Amino acid sequence: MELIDTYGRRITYLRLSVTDRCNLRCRYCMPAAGVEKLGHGDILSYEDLFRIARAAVAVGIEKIRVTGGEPLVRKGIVPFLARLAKLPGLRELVLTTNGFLLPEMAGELRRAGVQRLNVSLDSFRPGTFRAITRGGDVWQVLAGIAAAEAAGFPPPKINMVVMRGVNDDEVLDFARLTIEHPYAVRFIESMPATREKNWQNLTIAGEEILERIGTQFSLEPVGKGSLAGPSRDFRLRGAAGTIGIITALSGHFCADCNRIRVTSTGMAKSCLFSDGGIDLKPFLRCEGSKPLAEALRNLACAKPACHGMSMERAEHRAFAMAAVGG
Ligand SMILES: Nc1nc2c(ncn2[C@@H]2O[C@H](COP(=O)(O)OP(=O)(O)OP(=O)(O)O)[C@@H](O)[C@H]2O)c(=O)[nH]1
Ligand SMILES: C[S@@+](CC[C@H](N)C(=O)[O-])C[C@H]1O[C@@H](n2cnc3c(N)ncnc32)[C@H](O)[C@@H]1O
Ligand code: SF4
Ligand code: SF4
Repeated sequence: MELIDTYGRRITYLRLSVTDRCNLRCRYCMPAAGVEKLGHGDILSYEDLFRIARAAVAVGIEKIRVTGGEPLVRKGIVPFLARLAKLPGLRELVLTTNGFLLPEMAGELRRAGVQRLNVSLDSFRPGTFRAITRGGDVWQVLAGIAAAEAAGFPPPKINMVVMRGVNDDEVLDFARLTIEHPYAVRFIESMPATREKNWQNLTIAGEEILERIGTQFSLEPVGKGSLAGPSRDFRLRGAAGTIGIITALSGHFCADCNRIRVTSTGMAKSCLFSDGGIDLKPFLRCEGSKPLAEALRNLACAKPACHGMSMERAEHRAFAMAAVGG
């Protein structure tokens, strides 16, 4: 079955957040004190999350990205992923993680059927990494990437949120990494998720990042698959891997948007920046899967054309990145 919205976009991709908790506190994502604790009754059970995934696949979703908070901190995540991996009709099961628990979990994630990992890594410098994540150890993430490769995962996508004056002097080092390693390094425009003062001064437009890399290397555009996310990808000439920019604020990839989101509390969102959404809990209490599938179809069809954010307008709507799952 195909899921086409009112703007003719084919919706194939579900971002499913399984928790809003995290073992890090990245300054661009969460307040220092972490997120407010939700009660156990607020977080959907794995059974309910599975029912949502199954209904989504039944209406046309082909790719599920499990995210969070940090998805690997939720107990029981591996058997849940193994169950998702066996969903008939699902073509891709992938996961976004901060990499912290990969040294111990990479093997079981691979065996569960996760096909690919996106790993967040904002700095190679231990001090800068610690400051951005409020306490994280960069060596643990690097060990996690190595463990993922040893477990047989394809080379990871590496997400770097670029912040002026914080880690932007490492952009060329991250780009250079792709010469030898077949990684897909993606430079992400920092979005105003927390109420950080002067967030505009931190955000660097994707085009500026490309220009900086372009002064040192020649870049060739790389095409992308039908189930791909919003990254615009390039290859440094002769490099093993690729670089990409995710221009969440300055760019306009909304015209090609193929995704919907469901939070760990069961709020379905048609856009990352949607204020509201549909609460799926009442549909989960209905008998049979039809009402749930219908709710997801209606949500996808009513996707907005694009978001109302831009650097120029400097509009600042704080939104809970960790709850929505990025
Ligand atoms: N504005 C916007 N940002 C997005 C969207 N999807 C992902 N992002 C951002 O892109 C960054 C990387 O997200 P990932 O979880 O690695 O997923 P992805 O890049 O969509 O994934 P794939 O292309 O499927 O590998 C995060 O900062 C997300 O918040 C989107 O639909 N809109
Ligand atoms: C919310 S995290 C969840 C998954 C996992 N904990 C991780 O960090 O990869 C998903 C992605 O959103 C990105 N992200 C979070 N807050 C952001 C922000 N304010 N601007 C841009 N990207 C952000 C993270 O860097 C990460 O790549
Ligand atoms: S970006 Fe990921 S690792 Fe960092 S605080 Fe948010 S959820 Fe946690
Ligand atoms: S901002 Fe909204 S419409 Fe645009 S790409 Fe992201 S989720 Fe899709």
